[in-house]
Amino acid sequence: MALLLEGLTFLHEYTYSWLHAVPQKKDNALKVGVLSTALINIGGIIEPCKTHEDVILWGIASRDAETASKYASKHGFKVSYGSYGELIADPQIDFVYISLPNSLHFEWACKSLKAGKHVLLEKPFTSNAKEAEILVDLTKKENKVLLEAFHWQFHPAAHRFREILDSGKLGDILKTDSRMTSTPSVPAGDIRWKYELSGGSLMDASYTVSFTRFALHARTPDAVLYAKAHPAKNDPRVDSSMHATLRFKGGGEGDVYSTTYTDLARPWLYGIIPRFWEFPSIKVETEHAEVYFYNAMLPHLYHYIGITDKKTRKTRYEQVYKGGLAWKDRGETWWSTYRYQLEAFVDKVRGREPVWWIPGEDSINEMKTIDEIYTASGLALRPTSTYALQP
Ligand SMILES: NC(=O)C1=CN([C@@H]2O[C@H](COP(=O)(O)OP(=O)(O)OC[C@H]3O[C@@H](n4cnc5c(N)ncnc54)[C@H](OP(=O)(O)O)[C@@H]3O)[C@@H](O)[C@H]2O)C=CC1
Ligand SMILES: O=C1OC[C@@H](O)[C@H](O)[C@H]1O
Repeated sequence: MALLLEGLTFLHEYTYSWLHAVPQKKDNALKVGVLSTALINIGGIIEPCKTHEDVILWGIASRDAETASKYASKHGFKVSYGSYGELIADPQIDFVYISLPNSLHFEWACKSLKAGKHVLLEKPFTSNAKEAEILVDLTKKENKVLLEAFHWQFHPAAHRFREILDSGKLGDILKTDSRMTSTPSVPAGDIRWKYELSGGSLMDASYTVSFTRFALHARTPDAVLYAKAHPAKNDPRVDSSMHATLRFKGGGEGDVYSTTYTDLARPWLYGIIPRFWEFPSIKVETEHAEVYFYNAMLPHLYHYIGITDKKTRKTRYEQVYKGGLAWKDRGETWWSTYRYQLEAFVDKVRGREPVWWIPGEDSINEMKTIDEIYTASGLALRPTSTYALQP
């Protein structure tokens, strides 16, 4: 499902950036360099840049010079590089977008920061919490901007979802349940199936942990009560799926029980029907209502927030594509989560207060939660980069 959603996002963004491309960029627009020719680049950075007057697609780096050069011509980058090191050494580049496999996030974020670049880093932040802590420390030392690209949190629908929960009108939160599954399954050979690249369903669909922690304003769970990994066929260290139950401190007196389910190869219904309707979502049960945020991951394509009164069983629906508490009159209904994210990132780099932000401490807590689930499931943590162990 998630792959299909990504495809639709490319189409959505392509159409809207064609309609709304900025013909004239600012004179001193920020120059972005992209590390890798990953699939996510088009939706995650290339299209959003086209409609931002303060960002220029500058450099693309690949492990292979010819791949980089062809990619540059196809997508409109000014310069291409045959290695990631050459790109971060380019003094013209202001910030880098890192879309490398998870295991390389830490190393290349560190190197980029040390080279004086701001960093927009794909999720999950790092391979584990140890790397996350070192990276956040380094960011402070280098006095640069670093953001984990949890784009969904920048969309006005996410802000409205939390506003509804925070209003107090629905009572305390009792339970949450979030899921993200791939159906059809992630193809064999994909980076997500490889332990040495810090793959696994929980790492890839870490949105489930992010949705939960966001809804609860939570740092880390008090306990992981249950975690069951289904091992991948080709490597038992990789979780093809993961079910977990976490206990968090609630806003009121009681505890909140949260379940998460991630799956890279969700079995088809009756073995014949892919579960296309299973968009990454979160359900929250409060004292008086059930709140369902459907397609919390890519709400720009389609989403709803359903609020069902527990007594009457009546449901009202909300959809928000623009504005809201945080963005107010900024943004456009057609902006994707990635476009909202870029707006906030550029604000931060320019020294303006972004309307929404994910602080480094939050990314550390996200990784701590992931580590705790892996540990409870009996699987090893994703491997720490040898770069972290260097003096
Ligand atoms: N925010 C979002 O919505 C999404 C985020 N992501 C995240 O983005 C990252 C990239 O995912 P995705 O786009 O699927 O990645 P891809 O598999 O499409 O691309 C990864 C790129 O990394 C480079 N690379 C460097 N070393 C390796 C290696 N050992 N094996 C494979 N590739 C390598 C390659 O680029 P080259 O050959 O040019 O050097 C490759 O194209 C992940 O961290 C993922 O979690 C992914 C999808 C959506
Ligand atoms: O972050 C992501 O979002 C979209 C999915 O297709 C993908 O598996 C995941 O990496």
